[in-house]
Amino acid sequence: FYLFHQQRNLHRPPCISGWIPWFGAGSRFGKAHLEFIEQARIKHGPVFTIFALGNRFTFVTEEDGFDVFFKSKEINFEHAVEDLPKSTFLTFHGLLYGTMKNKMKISTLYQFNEKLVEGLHEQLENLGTDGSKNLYNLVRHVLCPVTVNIIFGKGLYPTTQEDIQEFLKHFQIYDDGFQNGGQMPGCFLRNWSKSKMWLLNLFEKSITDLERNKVSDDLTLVQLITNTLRHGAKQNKAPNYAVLLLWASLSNVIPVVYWTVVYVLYNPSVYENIMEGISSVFGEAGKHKIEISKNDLKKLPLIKWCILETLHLVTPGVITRKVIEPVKILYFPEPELFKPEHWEKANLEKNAFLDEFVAFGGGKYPCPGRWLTLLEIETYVALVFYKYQFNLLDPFPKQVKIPVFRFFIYFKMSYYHHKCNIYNKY
Ligand code: HEM
Repeated sequence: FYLFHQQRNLHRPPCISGWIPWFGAGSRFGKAHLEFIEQARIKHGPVFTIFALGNRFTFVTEEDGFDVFFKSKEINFEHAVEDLPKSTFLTFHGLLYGTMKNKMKISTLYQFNEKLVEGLHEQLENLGTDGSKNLYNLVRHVLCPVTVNIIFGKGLYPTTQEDIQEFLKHFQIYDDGFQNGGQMPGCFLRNWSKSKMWLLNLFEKSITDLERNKVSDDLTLVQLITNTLRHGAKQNKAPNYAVLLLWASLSNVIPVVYWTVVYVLYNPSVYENIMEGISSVFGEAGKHKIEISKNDLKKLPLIKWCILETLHLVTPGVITRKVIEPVKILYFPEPELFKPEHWEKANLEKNAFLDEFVAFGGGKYPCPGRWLTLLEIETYVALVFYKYQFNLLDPFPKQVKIPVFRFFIYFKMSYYHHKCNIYNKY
């Protein structure tokens, strides 16, 4: 977690700064977040503040009581979001959050299911029947188009190889610089700003096209966002929200799917149990174009446990709150172990997670995409294991064992070269 605050306080934690005013520890922190945080923890203890880019970020790495983090009035989400002008954000956040929550709530997931399974089949077909593939690319090439199509509707994701590469390039740059990009002046991040503009233009054009060709009542999220903002005469902000939504969905889903597949494959007994479940629900091996329903997934709880366990281990997201008054925070038990059985205790039938689980945030504004994303990842895992066998060529990918702030950029660096043989089972 990190909390940020601008006020000075007599009981404040140790503060790491730099000699350049405003910039503070910005450049050292920006170059290697994780190492910097770990060094600071060794030197200053579990709670410390980093002053960077005009803000004071307080890292809380071992304290108890994170419930307070989500529920207390002393901490605020809306004030912590900086990418849009504060007045715009504060005016529209509640409305937009309600729109997204409603569109992706549990009882409406069926509307995504057919497109999801169809899209996954289509993309997996493109992989061919066998070969050596880089696991990260395998996940990315299948899930980018599927996620964009189900969230934004068909027509946005490019279709030619050249355009797809361009989309992926700009998204990668935007994603890599996201944390700094929101805070730093544009001149420090020329490439990042260029890629952000590219994505904004893509959405501007797509919103105009969608307006022109509105054919059904089943509005996509972007159409709903545009409508919500239009009532407040802020239509021009729709592309900005759409780019944030693109980031919120893709930047989390891809690393989580990657790590789920890795954890399962490197735990042979877990993999075997999953495969037994898959054969009992869908039959042996993968030659059919199977349908996957919510009920089928219910019969495969181990897949969901593995996803949630992966999420707790390698959560790529960042939970941001502004501290208004002092608070205490808490931590997950056995945080370093991959133990799907942790989830036996959770009442997942009733859609309740474990109390200590924070990967989707909490309090008033937990992730509105959490149910859709779980459906997507469960379906992906069931389908990919049904269709393919994996023969891993590399040892378990390296991870930094730092129990704080598992920053997503790190994982990308480590798994680019991680290869696996995949071959179709039939
Ligand atoms: C594994 C996948 C995902 C993870 C780990 C994740 C995690 C998170 C977290 C931690 C937050 C912050 C919550 C808080 O501050 O309390 C968040 C917010 C958000 N997420 Fe997700 N998310 C995922 C997938 C998605 C998807 C697929 C979508 C969209 C379809 C989405 C849309 C959003 C949005 C719009 C917000 C901001 C909510 C607000 O305005 O308050 N997320 N997510």
